Amino acid sequence: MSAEPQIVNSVAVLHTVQQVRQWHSEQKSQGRRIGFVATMGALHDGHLSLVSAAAQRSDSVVVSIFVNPAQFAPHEDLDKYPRTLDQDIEKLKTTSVSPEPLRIAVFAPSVAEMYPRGISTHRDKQRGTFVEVLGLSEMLEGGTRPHFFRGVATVVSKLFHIVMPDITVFGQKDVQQCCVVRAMVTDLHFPLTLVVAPTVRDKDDGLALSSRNVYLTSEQRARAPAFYRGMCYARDLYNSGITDREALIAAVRQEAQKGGLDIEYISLTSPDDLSEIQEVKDGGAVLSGAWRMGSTRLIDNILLGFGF
Ligand SMILES: Nc1ncnc2c1ncn2[C@@H]1O[C@H](COP(=O)(O)OP(=O)(O)OP(=O)(O)O)[C@@H](O)[C@H]1O
Ligand SMILES: CC(C)(CO)[C@@H](O)C(=O)[O-]
Ligand code: BAL
Repeated sequence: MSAEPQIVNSVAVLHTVQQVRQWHSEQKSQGRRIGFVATMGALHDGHLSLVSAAAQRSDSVVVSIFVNPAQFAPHEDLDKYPRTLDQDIEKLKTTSVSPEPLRIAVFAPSVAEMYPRGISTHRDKQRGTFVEVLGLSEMLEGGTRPHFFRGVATVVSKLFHIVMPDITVFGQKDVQQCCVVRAMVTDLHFPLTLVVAPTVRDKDDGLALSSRNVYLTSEQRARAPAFYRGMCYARDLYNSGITDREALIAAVRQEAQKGGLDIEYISLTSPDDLSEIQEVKDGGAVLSGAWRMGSTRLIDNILLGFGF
């Protein structure tokens, strides 16, 4: 018989903006620094690594769990996106993410709490205040998901206003999202430090952990790591002195095709403005891509010659 998991962290579960404000002033009255991790739930070890990175830099950590309608198009998976709040809370209570037990507040608001005037996934029906980061949102992920970064920037700016963190941690797995949020923090003068944490991967085959991996059949799951394998070959080429776009992208494409992946894009971009580049120069590059497996769409990236 297996033992009950031990409670290691104290977790407060908050649902309203008012409750977060109250919690925030209690933490601040104790002189505590607040860390923040934004998620859509269905927590996995990638999310927990962000909580751990936040814990290293703060005294109390807010984890938001909110499946944000504004970043989904009407044809996307808003309705079927995994929602596992009870298990997520349990995971946060029982997983040791820092040397000391951690003080965590889960912020799990309703859609009405976050969007008091309502929110439609149809852009022409949307009313109210939205945030757009022009110049970084239209390409790559934004090419396929034109609504996406407007939805992300809008909800993340709401969350920053509500949580008022000192530091926040985002995952490199969503690298364009990191660039968009970084620009928004600068442009809107959010008084916080943004940290980008590395991608956590399956320890056996390197597939990036992602909440959407649960959609994969076992046959798809077995083929999915081919994209990362291709990126590792590209990294080997880069480390041996090859900096040419075509060669690096071809390495990824070849391996991904061997795995039978339906590639949507493979891209080599400048880390500064995400513009496509022909060669990796001193500033380094982001090698990224997206592929489909049935109705599931996955993304991944590696950094060449630079770090966040
Ligand atoms: N494997 C991972 N390693 C590190 N951070 C991750 C990983 N997966 C997601 N994150 C980060 O966790 C935060 C919340 O992401 P989200 O809840 O969308 O999870 P996800 O697994 O990326 O889900 P999805 O399948 O919807 O893309 C983001 O900052 C994201 O970059
Ligand atoms: C940052 C985020 C939680 C905003 O909804 C989402 O885009 C995600 O999970 O990466
Ligand atoms: N991690 C990105 C969230 C999304 O695809 O909606």
